[in-house]
Amino acid sequence: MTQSVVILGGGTAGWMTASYLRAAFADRVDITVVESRRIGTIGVGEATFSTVRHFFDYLGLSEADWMPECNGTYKLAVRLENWRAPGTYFYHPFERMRVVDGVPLTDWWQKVGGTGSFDRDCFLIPWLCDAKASPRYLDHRLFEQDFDEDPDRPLYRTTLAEQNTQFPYAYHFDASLLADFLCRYAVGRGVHRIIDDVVDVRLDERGWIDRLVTREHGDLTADLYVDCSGFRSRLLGDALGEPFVSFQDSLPNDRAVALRVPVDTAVRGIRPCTTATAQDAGWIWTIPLYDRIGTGYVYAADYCEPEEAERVLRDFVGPAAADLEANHIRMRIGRSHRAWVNNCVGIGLSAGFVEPLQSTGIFLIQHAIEQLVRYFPGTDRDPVLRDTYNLSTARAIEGVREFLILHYRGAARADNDYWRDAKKRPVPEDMAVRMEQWQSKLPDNDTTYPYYHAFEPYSYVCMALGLGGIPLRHPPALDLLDTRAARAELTRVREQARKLVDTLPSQVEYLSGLR
Ligand SMILES: Cc1cc2nc3c(=O)[nH]c(=O)nc-3n(C[C@H](O)[C@H](O)[C@H](O)COP(=O)(O)OP(=O)(O)OC[C@H]3O[C@@H](n4cnc5c(N)ncnc54)[C@H](O)[C@@H]3O)c2cc1C
Ligand SMILES: N[C@H](Cc1c[nH]c2cc(Cl)ccc12)C(=O)O
Repeated sequence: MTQSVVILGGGTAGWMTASYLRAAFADRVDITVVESRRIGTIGVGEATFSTVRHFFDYLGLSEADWMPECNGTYKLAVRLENWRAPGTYFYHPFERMRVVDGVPLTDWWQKVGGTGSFDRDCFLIPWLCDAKASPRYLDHRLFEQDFDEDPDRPLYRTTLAEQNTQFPYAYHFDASLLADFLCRYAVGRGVHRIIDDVVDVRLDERGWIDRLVTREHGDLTADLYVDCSGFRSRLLGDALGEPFVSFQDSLPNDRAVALRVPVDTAVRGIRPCTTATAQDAGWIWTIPLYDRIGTGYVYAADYCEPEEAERVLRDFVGPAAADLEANHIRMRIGRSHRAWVNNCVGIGLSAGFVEPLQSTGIFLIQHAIEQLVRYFPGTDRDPVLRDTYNLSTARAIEGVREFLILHYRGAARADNDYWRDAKKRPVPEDMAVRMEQWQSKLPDNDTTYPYYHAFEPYSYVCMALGLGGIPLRHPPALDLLDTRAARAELTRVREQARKLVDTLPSQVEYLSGLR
């Protein structure tokens, strides 16, 4: 059996991998993390999926264990501003679609209309986000949801594949603080930590990694090497030469500039969502942490220079940006042809990355780690385990890629070359077929990317209705069906939402009580 693992990299990917493998295999696998003091981590990556709960539960960590130490806040949705037109916004919530007489409520909404805001008419979470409400009451009860089982039940050692209900929130956290927290968790459970630079990688005659040469700690050998070295891809891409499949043709945003903005939470409040505000050459993220805002402009270098991007971001933030140091980032958009080659598995930025719209980076890390445990190599190095791992992880990022392409192809904005060009970029052949299908009926299980990539049809429906750039018709069947039950459900949503807004505490009030 594989008895030893060396992980190169101490960023989010490295310490998520180390802590999860330790929780999975205990001391039956020896784990070492080697990380450079000289090479920094990417320093961003602060919003997640709701399913990250599976990760924390697997480690036996409750919110109270890690949120206060990582500046954590709740994320109920992504709020997309100015994608349809300046001054407009809509939400992509962690909330499954209600179904009436076998038809999703959003399809009914297309037929019977509503107030004009599909998200507030069909979902509860947009109301909570607008009100900056907490998803929990002060006695810690979760707000009422039509769950088919107790939403707060511990998930124990379940995985993404076992997501039965749609938990209504995810998290925002300080990426550096989380990596530090997980480092303490892992080292405290026997993971070895070496602070040093890997200065060379030696391969054997088969082209497998024989050892990592460090500057001050000699050579490191293991049965399996996990490359968490970030965009450098020091092992998988650099040493093993695995080809990189670029997504640049369909996702042109390849730069970012970020600021960490201190805020007075008591004055500003904490909107429980990530905001993505469309700009002339990309979009700006706003991630509200407990005592600061994480914000950054994700843009395409072909349409905007770094200096202009920084100016736009500073203007967007306002006077609070004065004297703050900007972090300029080059992003490598795409994926390694294979994430697992010989005795090396890439996880995190080293294996692939799509721009951070919809916060998919940490989900892809979590998925990769779960699959690594599922397909962990034995001494016989069965290539089927490796090949199945590679197929699953490639499909996950390809599905995320499609979902992100939809944001640009589907945005009604066409007020400059960047947004007009976005409509002309190539899309995967199967996706073109699906986009045609969506015009006749909103996305459903039969017309969305068919392999696991975390996003469900309701996410695609929110984009199709919210972005405004795809011509949409309701299916003719709805002209023949009785609409009364659907109209009653639309009224019920609004009544429930108003009651929640009136009774839930603010997120600031609830989180302050946890400290
Ligand atoms: C602008 C931007 C915004 C993002 N926003 C989000 C978000 O909101 N949500 C989300 O889920 N994801 C987001 N991501 C992705 C997220 O940041 C990454 O998935 C996550 O931080 C993982 O990074 P990493 O650990 O792979 O790499 P890094 O953080 O870059 O860590 C690399 C590590 O490798 C070490 N290293 C490298 N080379 C060597 C060497 N030779 N010797 C020793 N050590 C070495 C470094 O010291 C470092 O510890 C974002 C990414 C970007 C670029
Ligand atoms: N697996 C889903 C993915 C998902 C569902 N709704 C959203 C909303 C946002 Cl902002 C990101 C991801 C998802 C989950 O995590 O629940």
